Amino acid sequence: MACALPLERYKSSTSLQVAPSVFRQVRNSSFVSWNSDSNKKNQRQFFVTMQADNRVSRNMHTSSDNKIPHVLTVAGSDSGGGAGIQADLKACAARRVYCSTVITAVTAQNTVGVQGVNIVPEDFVAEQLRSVLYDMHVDVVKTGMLPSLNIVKVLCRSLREFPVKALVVDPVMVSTSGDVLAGHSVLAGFREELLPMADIVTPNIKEASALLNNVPLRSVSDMRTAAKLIHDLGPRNVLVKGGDLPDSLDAIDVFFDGEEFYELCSPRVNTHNTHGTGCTLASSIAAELAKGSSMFSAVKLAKRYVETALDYSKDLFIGNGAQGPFDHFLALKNIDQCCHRQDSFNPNCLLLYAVTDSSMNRKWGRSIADAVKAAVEGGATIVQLREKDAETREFIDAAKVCLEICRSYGVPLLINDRIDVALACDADGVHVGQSDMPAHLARSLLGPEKIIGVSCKTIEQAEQAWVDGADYIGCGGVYPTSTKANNRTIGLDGLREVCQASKLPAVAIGGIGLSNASVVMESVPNVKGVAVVSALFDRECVLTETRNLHTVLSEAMLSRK
Ligand SMILES: Cc1ncc(COP(=O)(O)OP(=O)(O)O)c(N)n1
Ligand SMILES: Cc1nc(C(=O)O)sc1CCOP(=O)(O)O
Ligand SMILES: [Mg+2]
Repeated sequence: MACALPLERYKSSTSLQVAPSVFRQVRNSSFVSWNSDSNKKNQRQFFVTMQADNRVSRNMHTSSDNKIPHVLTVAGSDSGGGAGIQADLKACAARRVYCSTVITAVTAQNTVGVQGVNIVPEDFVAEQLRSVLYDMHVDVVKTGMLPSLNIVKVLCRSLREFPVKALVVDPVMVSTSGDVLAGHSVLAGFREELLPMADIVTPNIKEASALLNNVPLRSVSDMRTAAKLIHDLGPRNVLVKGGDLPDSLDAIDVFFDGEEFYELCSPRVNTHNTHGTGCTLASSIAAELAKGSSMFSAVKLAKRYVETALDYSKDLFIGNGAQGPFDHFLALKNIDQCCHRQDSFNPNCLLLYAVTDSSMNRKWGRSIADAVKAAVEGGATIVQLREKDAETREFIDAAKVCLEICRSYGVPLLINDRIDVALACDADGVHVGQSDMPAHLARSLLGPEKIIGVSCKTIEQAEQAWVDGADYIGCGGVYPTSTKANNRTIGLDGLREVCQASKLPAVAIGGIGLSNASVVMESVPNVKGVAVVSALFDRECVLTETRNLHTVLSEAMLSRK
């Protein structure tokens, strides 16, 4: 007897009512009998009995209350992680759908080529299919490497038994490195059984040619003819991918839905990191279909995603072979900088917090970058770009330059107010006030690693900043200031009150400069530093002013110890 329900599901779900003893017994003997076809009837019988006796039904925990879009990929494993199952999992995660996996072959593979292939016995492919399809609600099945005719047949049988919303067939035959992944014997299975069930098939030039008895494909016109001929084999839609077409500046794919041809044209990305492109495209199409897109929209969205990932990853260097993998999550490229940046926020960097001001820079005829460079050279330990009247594009460009300067000094750079600008230039974080974007939203947009500061004048605001996931608070105005209009002054007493209650480190702000910085540091023992605008930037020499203030603050810190 067999049961596809894991014990954890029993434990966590109130809707499943199988007694633990029954369950354990079932689990212990499960899967053993699944390999043989003669036992299949018994399993089905058991499953039905279990439903009747225990009110466990497949639908109860699948279609109605499980709305998470789900793609099942039936493909081979790539040890190099660039293609196959690994690419499918990453693509689905990046496109935000759940992905289960049935592995048809295990390949020893890297960026140089395929060193070995171990085909999973078809019975065990069947068993994996059953395990997933019995238990889970799968929206879309996507196929990749199907290395034997029998595996194709096993898959088609399962798909007849468990119909899904859509079937995406990537007719993988040859790897990017030119190694054969599925022999000619599977072609008959594709033509006769799998393609007639497919909602879309996505061959590249070589695969399209193989499906059509090696007819040569040399032009977009040939691709259209091929798309039509493959469509005649039964799939509802065909996407012939023209990436390998010689002598073409653009990458042109031909989509045929049985009535109309569409040429999907995009600039060719100049990159060697293309390993896994086909698997990723097919999985992304499957993901979009699972989310409810129409076929043509799914293809266009998937293509755009792959192009973006290829473009983003063109400078990645993974492996020594000719075809490298790419980054599905668009997150690896700046990994060096991320690693060099301190992993978590270090409150000591609040000591001399330099906050820029566009009108002061204009008055003194300096660029933002010149102002920032002088401040970090003079000893600023953190910088905030507070460019209230900058145009967005100008702000992003300036922020990128400042970021390079700050990174070369190991100083974090934050952006005032503008979460979009911080995201666009990959700044180290943001500073937001009480009428800016709430810190919890900024946190969800920026992720766990970025620094978030919040302006607070009261104990309640400081508590909320902590709840919202901020890293520090800016507390003021300590003294009257003409830099920020209508700013309420809370004085040293207000600063002390908020800082003492705050669970987050605090920096003091408002009217602070050389003459009063040490008083602030001495009067409020747990303040971490001072944030300063005019005392640095409304002066002739930013470098000198910053140096002098740094000396005063360092001495104040020494006298604390
Ligand atoms: C360190 C630091 N503290 C407070 C502020 C003020 O932020 P906010 O209240 O949002 O006012 P604006 O600076 O946006 O005018 C700050 N910028 N930095
Ligand atoms: C930007 C800002 N925020 C304040 C607050 O109280 O939250 S005071 C302030 C202006 C600080 O400029 P200066 O150093 O020139 O006084
Ligand atoms: Mg603000």
